[in-house]
Amino acid sequence: MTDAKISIRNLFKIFGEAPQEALAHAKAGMHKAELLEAHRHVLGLRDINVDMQEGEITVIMGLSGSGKSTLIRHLNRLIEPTAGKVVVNGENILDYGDARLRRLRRSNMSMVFQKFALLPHRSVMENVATPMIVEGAKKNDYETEAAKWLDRVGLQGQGAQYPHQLSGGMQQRVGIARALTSNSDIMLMDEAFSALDPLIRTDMQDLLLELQRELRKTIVFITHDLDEALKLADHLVILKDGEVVQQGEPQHILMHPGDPYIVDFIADINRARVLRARTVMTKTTDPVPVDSEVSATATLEEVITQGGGNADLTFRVMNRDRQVGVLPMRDVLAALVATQGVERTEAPAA
Ligand SMILES: Nc1ncnc2c1ncn2[C@@H]1O[C@H](COP(=O)(O)OP(=O)(O)OP(=O)(O)O)[C@@H](O)[C@H]1O
Repeated sequence: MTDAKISIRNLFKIFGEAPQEALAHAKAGMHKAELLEAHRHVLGLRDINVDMQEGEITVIMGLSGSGKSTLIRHLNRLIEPTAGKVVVNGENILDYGDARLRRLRRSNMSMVFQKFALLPHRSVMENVATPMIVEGAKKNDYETEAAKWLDRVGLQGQGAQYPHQLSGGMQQRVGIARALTSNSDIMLMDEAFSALDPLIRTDMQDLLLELQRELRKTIVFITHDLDEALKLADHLVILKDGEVVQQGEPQHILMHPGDPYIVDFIADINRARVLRARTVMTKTTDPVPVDSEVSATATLEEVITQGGGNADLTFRVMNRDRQVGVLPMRDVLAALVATQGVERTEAPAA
């Protein structure tokens, strides 16, 4: 057993009339298309093993139908697995009875939904306070707490409004404030920003990262958007047809895609904006002659800008006041071209 906050172990979910029979085929190695074709069962998830660490954002990413919603719904048992375990805080939640499960959903986990799921006839303040109202808190207490979180998500003074009076971005701020009022240490976010306009979406991602620096929640975030995943994830899990194709630190996945599917998936991203100096540098604390210094967290775009177009420079890479590596510009340039390590699914045009 690991000491992860959430551990998913050998999780299978099969939809259909006789899932246990189909399970035997999936365990024997059958994949989604074959299982549907030969046995008329839908493989939702196949042998998922993921550890989600306390205080980190784990992003589950995949295309439509890859199993993201099915996976997140297992974490609070809105869906029962066909086989496997979901361990939260060291306990297998599949062993829970109704009362303990209710407590898990109310106290340990909060959810933020794509469609906000606000109560239309309640004020913004009451919506934010809902988790405390359900617990029987006194008006004074829940209003103080709700006002605190409304301030924190940038909605100070909006408590008396009703949801329909707010823009989509503001409504989702209410959704986040409500999740924070529950004081749960796990937040499940299912495509939480997918319904928002691009600029508002970026603002919400920034807000989430800012809150997270302070609150260190364990966040499980579902998205089908690679840029969003790369921006938010400490740990990135990529699903395809109900299976984990690759998981790890996003920067590592970008540098070492483990599967042709991932190579194709990441082919079009702007590597200069996403890759960071610490990922591409050569680790060393030895003093070496360099031309300039960059921060370990600088993006390659920032490094190139700082170098003013000079391809012969070498940088000292700094974490606070300490040297952690060196970075020659030629390594920066090499990293801008996607890794060739894995065969592509299609041969490039001649
Ligand atoms: N209740 C159900 N009955 C039968 N099949 C289901 C059921 N729920 C999900 N599935 C199937 O399981 C697979 C995974 O679906 P899921 O909704 O988890 O994907 P997703 O990655 O969340 O997709 P989207 O981004 O479109 O929401 C799909 O093939 C879907 O058709």
